[in-house]
Amino acid sequence: MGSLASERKVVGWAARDATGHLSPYTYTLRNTGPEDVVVKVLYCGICHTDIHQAKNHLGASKYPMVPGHEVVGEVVEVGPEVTKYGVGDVVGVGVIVGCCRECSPCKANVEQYCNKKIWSYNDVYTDGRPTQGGFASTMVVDQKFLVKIPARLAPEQAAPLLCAGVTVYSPLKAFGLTTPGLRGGILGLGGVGHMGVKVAKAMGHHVTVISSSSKKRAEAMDHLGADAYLVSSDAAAMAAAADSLDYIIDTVPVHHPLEPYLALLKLDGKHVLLGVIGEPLSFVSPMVMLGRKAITGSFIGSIDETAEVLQFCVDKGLTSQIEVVKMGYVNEALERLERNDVRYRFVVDVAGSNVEEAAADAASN
Ligand SMILES: NC(=O)C1=CN([C@@H]2O[C@H](COP(=O)(O)OP(=O)(O)OC[C@H]3O[C@@H](n4cnc5c(N)ncnc54)[C@H](OP(=O)(O)O)[C@@H]3O)[C@@H](O)[C@H]2O)C=CC1
Ligand SMILES: O=C/C=C/c1ccc(O)c(O)c1
Ligand SMILES: [Zn+2]
Ligand SMILES: [Zn+2]
Repeated sequence: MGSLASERKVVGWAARDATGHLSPYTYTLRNTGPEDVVVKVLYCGICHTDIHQAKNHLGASKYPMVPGHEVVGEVVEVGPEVTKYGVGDVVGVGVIVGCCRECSPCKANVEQYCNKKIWSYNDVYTDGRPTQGGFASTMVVDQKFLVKIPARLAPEQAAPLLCAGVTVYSPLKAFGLTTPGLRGGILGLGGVGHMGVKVAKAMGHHVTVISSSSKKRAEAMDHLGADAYLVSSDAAAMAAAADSLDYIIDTVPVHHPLEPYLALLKLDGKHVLLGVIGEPLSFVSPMVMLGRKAITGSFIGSIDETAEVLQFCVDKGLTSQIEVVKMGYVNEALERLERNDVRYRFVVDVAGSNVEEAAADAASN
């Protein structure tokens, strides 16, 4: 255990405005407290939420903003009251880094639903400083919001599990959808969706990918292990699949009609919205009444569920399918993600990108 330096300057890659373009940014980390852990970032996945936030899709973005919430790092220093982690441990940080600890969701260990949760970036910490995410050399995180990365998971492979992985695992558990033999649909085969296929298959489900094109068909069936593949614009195939699914995990990040998908659900089927869409979605009420169908949503997963999904992946031999890139490629990666050109998650090799040097170079040019 060491005493923590009170203030330290670090370099991250920040968006400055709603273009969402990231560039090196030097800032001061928040003061560290007794239960804080200083984490040297190794890898950070790029989630579509990073685009929503960097480009102000929800209208609440604050700049400069260092995105990144699928963070795997190494503990380099711990506060005097840190009991769970030691220097050298490999840990994960996800979407939230604070909560009130007193409300009903906090007491039930589903702190992601705390109304006073603190987001890992684009938020304000208890000391009044902006929170900044994982596209940075270092983060300071309260031990409660860290998870240990199992030794059997490669750190770059683990990164997408901290958001994409737990985001599909949590609703399957919460809505009682873990029974083998269930028939599930994964709508949108991206970062979250591909983990949906893998996790649902590992639970013993029959999995149908529902995609906007046929481009990912061969890979979904041959590599991800999907059992069926539907192209949403193929009216005949969609009609043939009516009333066949127990649930749909909907990961589409843009406005889309719900009715074609509600039609695929069986009696009591559940449509779980995961995509972040800032415009109203609509459907006519008989689409849910005639079949007692439910439209619901889910937000990431708890710290406990994050630890659980990491162990689930170890036990089932699951890995994420990733493309590892350097920080200097991050803007191209964001553009490619937005135009649906990645199979299936970019992960930035932050420690291998010399972000401190890049900032010094940028300053001297
Ligand atoms: N609820 C939560 O807690 C979480 C929510 N999210 C949200 O979930 C959504 C998906 O995230 P993520 O998986 O990272 O995103 P990706 O971009 O990786 O995947 C989205 C998929 O949706 C499909 N799609 C359909 N229309 C479009 C379009 N116009 N542009 C892009 N993709 C389209 C594509 O699949 P196909 O080619 O098969 O059609 C695409 O691969 C985002 O809105 C994100 O913010 C993310 C994590 C947690
Ligand atoms: O990627 C994780 C975050 C998801 C998210 C869900 C809902 C919402 O309003 C957000 O701003 C982000
Ligand atoms: Zn995310
Ligand atoms: Zn709370």
